[in-house]
Formats: sequence, C-alpha cells, structure tokens
Amino acid sequence: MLKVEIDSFSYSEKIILKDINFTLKAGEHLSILGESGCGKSTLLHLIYGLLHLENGKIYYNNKQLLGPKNALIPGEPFMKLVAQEFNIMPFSTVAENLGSHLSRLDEEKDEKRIDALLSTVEMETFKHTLVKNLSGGQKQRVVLAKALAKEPEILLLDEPFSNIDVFRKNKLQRKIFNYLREKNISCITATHDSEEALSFSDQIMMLKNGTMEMYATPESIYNDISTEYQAGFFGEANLLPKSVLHSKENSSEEIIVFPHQLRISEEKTQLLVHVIKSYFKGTHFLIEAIFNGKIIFFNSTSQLKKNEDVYLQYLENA
Ligand SMILES: Nc1ncnc2c1ncn2[C@@H]1O[C@H](COP(=O)(O)OP(=O)(O)OP(=O)(O)O)[C@@H](O)[C@H]1O
Repeated sequence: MLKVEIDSFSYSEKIILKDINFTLKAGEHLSILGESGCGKSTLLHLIYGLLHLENGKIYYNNKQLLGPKNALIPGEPFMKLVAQEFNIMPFSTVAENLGSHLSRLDEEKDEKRIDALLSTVEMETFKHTLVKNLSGGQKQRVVLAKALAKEPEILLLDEPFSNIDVFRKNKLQRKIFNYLREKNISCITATHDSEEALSFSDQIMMLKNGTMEMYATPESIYNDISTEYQAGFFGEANLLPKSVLHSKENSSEEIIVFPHQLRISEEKTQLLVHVIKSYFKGTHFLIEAIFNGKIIFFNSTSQLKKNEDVYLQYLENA
C-alpha cells in the first residue's frame, strides 16, 4: 500500500502542494484531476522520488521512501513514471525500445512479450519502425507499452492519452486500465479528462491551487459537485438560484445545474431564456442562451433559432 502525507511542497517560496493525504491499495486506480498548473505533475514526481519532500512523508508497504537526496538513481524501482516528455530512444525500433526493458535471457519469451505489449497499445504494425519516424500519438503508445514491460507495482501516468486521437483513445484506455487491473498494478493518473477519471478510477482527487478540493469515488464526486470550479471539469455547467428552479423555493442559494438537467418547457416557468447559438453535438444540440444577463447552457433535441425566447424546466434527476 502506498501512503502519501504531504504537508507542503514548494520549488521556491510559493507553496505548490499543501495537505495532500491519501492511501492507494494494490491494484487501485486514482485519478488526479485538476486544471493546468495546479500541481498534478509535481505530485507524481514527489511520489516517484524525483523531487525531495521536506515537509511530509511517503510510505510504500510501511517503509518510508526517502527521495532523491538519499538515492543514487532517482526514482523507485517498483514504480514506473510515464512523464509528459517522451523518454524513448529515437534511433531504435519500437521492438528494440521495448526489449531494452525485458530480461533478454530468453529471446523467444521476450519476443512474445513484445508482441503482447504491442497488441495492448495497438502498435503491432510498427514493431520494426524507428521511433523517430512515429507520430506523437504513436510515440505515446510506445512509451505506455515500455512502462508496462517491466510490470511495475505502481504506475504513475502523467496525461497518458493527451496525444492519442479520439478514434483510438477510449479503446486504448479500456485495454490499458483493464490490463493494470488484471495484473493488480496500482495506478495514479494525472489528467484533465473527467470522462477518463469517471470511467476508470476507483477514487478521484480533484486539486485546486495545490490543495485537495474533492477526494472520493467517481459517483460521489459527480453527485457532490457544488461550485463552478468543480463543475468546470464536467462540461458546461450553470450556477442558478434555487428560486428559479423550483416554484415553491424562495432561497437565493445557487446550485450547479448541468445542461442535460434543463429542458424546454411548453408551460411558463421562471426560466425564460434568450437563445444565442446552437451547437450540434451528434445526439443533441447544446444551446447557449442568456438568462438574467448571464450565459446559460442547456440541451435540446432540435436546433433553436437565434434570438428565440424559450422557457426551461429543471429536471433534477435527469
Ligand atoms: N521545476 C520547477 N521549478 C519551479 N516551478 C515549477 C517547476 N515545475 C513546475 N513548477 C510550477 O509548479 C506549479 C505546478 O506545476 P505542475 O507541472 O505540477 O502542474 P500540472 O497540474 O501538472 O500542470 P499541467 O496540467 O499543465 O501539466 C506550476 O505553477 C509550475 O509553474
């Protein structure tokens, strides 16, 4: 089990991370969700042992990890970090890159393992291609395969799918995360992608300015969203007063309402909105409108005309 207790961390005077405490059991998957610059990579680098942690402690199976000041080679042997910068050999082939992480004692076994890893990241046809001739997304897939080659006990992934096209991303995420579960490999992923975090993690930690804004299971996180910052990770969200959502409510308290919770109403409601633009989303249109001088988003099955006025109803459990 990994146990992280960070009281604070700073590169210079400014505190980057503060009061980050969590544990991660074998085979568990934690997603770190946060906006750019909030400290996600820093957290992974501290756990891996690239940065020294002055104020705090990190343990693995009850043994304290001592960090770079006490290690000849930075990084813990049972962990693998897949960083945003690709660490691969450009003038070697894909197979040679993967082979460099295998035992090389049994050629046939290594060959089979390389094929299995390439199949996991869907790169079979590039086995003998020089890495320098691959696209950014293909390189990222080689890096992922390389990280899996050694079967670490903990895998730290920093934006692992940022260069992968949408066409391939979902399938690749399913393959990689299922592979990790099968092998009981724990995983911490830094991501901006809330869909990835919701679908694949056991726990999500949302960071805001280096502190834990939320830390819970995906379901609890989604159901407990109460601020614009939190909602911002899950698409266009609205902050609306309760009084306009429920006719019997006169509280001025504002709550988060997602576009799919608002529908056009045939009857008059308190929510009369003025349409600005319709965006086609495949299964529906996302409508941008104005309500009380503020932008509001809602879903509609059909396109709406600019300057049209419509009433909306709130469907809390939609
Ligand atoms: N080596 C460094 N020296 C000084 N400041 C740094 C260093 N690395 C990162 N920072 C700062 O620490 C803060 C957190 O950076 P970090 O890379 O951890 O954020 P992040 O959440 O991973 O961002 P992104 O999603 O853009 O990768 C940022 O303000 C960044 O400028």
